[in-house]
Amino acid sequence: MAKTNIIPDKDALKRVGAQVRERIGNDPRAYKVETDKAEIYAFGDFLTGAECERLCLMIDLTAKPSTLHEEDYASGFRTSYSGDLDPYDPFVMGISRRIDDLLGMNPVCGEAIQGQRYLPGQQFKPHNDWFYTTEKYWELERKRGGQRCWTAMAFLNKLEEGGETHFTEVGIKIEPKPGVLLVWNNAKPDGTPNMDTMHAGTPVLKGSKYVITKWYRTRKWT
Ligand SMILES: O=C(O)CCC(=O)C(=O)O
Ligand SMILES: [Fe+2]
Repeated sequence: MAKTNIIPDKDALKRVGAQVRERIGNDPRAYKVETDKAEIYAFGDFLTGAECERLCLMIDLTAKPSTLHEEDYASGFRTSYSGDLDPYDPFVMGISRRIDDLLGMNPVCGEAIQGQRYLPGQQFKPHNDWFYTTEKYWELERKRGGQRCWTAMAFLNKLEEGGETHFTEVGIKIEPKPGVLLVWNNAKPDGTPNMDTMHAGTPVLKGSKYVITKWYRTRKWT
């Protein structure tokens, strides 16, 4: 019997991809990045200046050296400071719900919002947000909601130089502008992982960079 290549959560990724695409596609506030390699959208003024400031303060209180499944902080792969914002804080809950609503995502699939701060020289090297299902950590993540489908990330401040979000395969660098929310589908319309969503937080050269990220799973996140 022929061995088929099984992509975990493929059907769910396809379904959620279509669902969110339809919702955002009908949203006049969405700006679609012009490329046929990946589905990337930007929403200007998603957060107010006051909300951005408040989130930056919260990040300063929670951020610790960032960790990754595959690499530790010392590897230099992700040198920012980061931390989950309190998911029961009413202000954070409100922001979280607004992102769910914008995407039309089931709130139970959303991970806790993560805050992140980069100081000069800090960066997040090119990576994909979805999980490599051949890695050991997948055993755990598979049971914690499965594969990541959409990512939502908001810029919270203006920095003097550097710190763009660089989609290396698409060939676009997005300059941080406070209040802008970036949204992208980590999968292709057929539900397979989209390698072309590879992205980096380029090194901050001057100033500091604050962002929040919310990753969505295909199933209930636990
Ligand atoms: O800071 C950035 O521009 C990218 C952040 C990122 O890739 C992530 O949070 O997954
Ligand atoms: Fe990322």
